[in-house]
Amino acid sequence: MAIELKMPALSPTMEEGTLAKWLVKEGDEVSSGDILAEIETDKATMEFEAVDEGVISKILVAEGTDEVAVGTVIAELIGDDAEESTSSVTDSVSKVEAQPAPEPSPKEPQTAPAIEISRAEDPAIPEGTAMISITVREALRDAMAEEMRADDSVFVMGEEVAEYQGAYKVTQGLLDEFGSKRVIDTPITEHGFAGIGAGAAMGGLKPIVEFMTFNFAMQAIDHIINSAAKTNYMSGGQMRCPIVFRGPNGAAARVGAQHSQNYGPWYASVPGLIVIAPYDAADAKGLLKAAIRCPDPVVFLENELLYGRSFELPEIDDYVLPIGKARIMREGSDVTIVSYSIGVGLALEAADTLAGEGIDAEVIDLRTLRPLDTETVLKSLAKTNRLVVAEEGWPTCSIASEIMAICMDEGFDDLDAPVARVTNEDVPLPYAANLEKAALIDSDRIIAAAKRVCYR
Ligand SMILES: Cc1ncc(C[n+]2csc(CCOP(=O)(O)OP(=O)(O)O)c2C)c(N)n1
Repeated sequence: MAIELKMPALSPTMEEGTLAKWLVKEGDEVSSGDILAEIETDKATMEFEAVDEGVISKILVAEGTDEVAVGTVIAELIGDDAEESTSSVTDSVSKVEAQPAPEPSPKEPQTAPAIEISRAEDPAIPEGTAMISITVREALRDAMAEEMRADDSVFVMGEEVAEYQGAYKVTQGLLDEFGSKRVIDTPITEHGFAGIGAGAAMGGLKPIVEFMTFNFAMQAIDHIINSAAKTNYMSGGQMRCPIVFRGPNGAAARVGAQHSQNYGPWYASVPGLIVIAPYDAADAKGLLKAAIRCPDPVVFLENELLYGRSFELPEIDDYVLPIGKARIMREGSDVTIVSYSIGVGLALEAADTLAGEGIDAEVIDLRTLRPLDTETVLKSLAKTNRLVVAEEGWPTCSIASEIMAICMDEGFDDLDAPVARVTNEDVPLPYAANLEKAALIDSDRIIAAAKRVCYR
């Protein structure tokens, strides 16, 4: 089986290097530990060692080539089991890697081969494009179906995703169209199927793992944090783990403390993960498609209360959005309200009421929680000089706290008032309806915070 040799990351900050010299040629037999090439970075020249034994079958990047991005396939080695030739798994790996070299994200700490984040703008919507009304549930299903049609290495698994078509009916129609090999009902074993997913992704497939809710993903946390998130880093860019973990997150209605938690801040604190939490149907579709194509693990946080809501979606073939880009939902000049997921609806509601009282609020939907688009937030702060973060989650160590820290660090001179956090109460969510209401954020609290930072 052909083994791809990739440009290694020879230091934590290395993003590209020069392939200075090949010390082997096509046809050479190599053993583990043999020096294959010399790689130069701006800091040093280092030796690139063979990990496997076999015969160098192809040299794909000539010596003397500059600016070879970490992760680029530079040669191929036929291992001991050469007679098996290239398996379909390897084919899928090449498909995944055959993308253009990543633009390193200026926002991510450069501690490993850079996660591929597009800093591109949203796709332009040509004039005259029809808008269709679609629920978030349908948008998510369409995103999966389109990606499954386009790439047969994409498959979905989880509890009740096939026969029952999803506990929240997000996988409707997928079993009929793609069959039981690609739409797989699992037992109630989050640890088991998240592990199978992570392994499949490392082997070149592109699993979508649905958690019935992210509350149950706690059973699978080891595979998400210790396996999926670390693969790219611990292999020095030699292996990736293109998996999507998706499902509802946050409070629903009257489902109690164990089923009502926002894990956004938990996952967003983990290097190696990409964390997306869309609000409307267009973002759900465009970002899920991007997540499925992403070569690194994505935690995709949906919201049960949004599944049935309808939004406008531009009728564009292959609607894919950039990961890592916040969206200005409403322009304003007096105060910025930053939110994500279900909080965006509350922030927009608050902005409408504030407008009636002469306060012009700008509303930003973060969309991606890691990496955070701090640029969009800071630009808005520089314009309004006042900022509120609204988050349906606990206050302690929240995304709101992170945004506050960023505003202090990088936007201090633009602040005319302390940043305000509007979050749930710092308690496990009560079950009683009156207490549940008292513990969750609402637009009234956002309005009060916006007035406070405007000294009104
Ligand atoms: C770790 C975990 N995963 C998923 C769920 C969601 N869940 C609640 S009940 C249920 C089905 C249980 O089926 P079974 O064990 O056959 O018991 P039954 O309700 O049929 O008696 C599922 C998947 C959960 N509560 N906990």
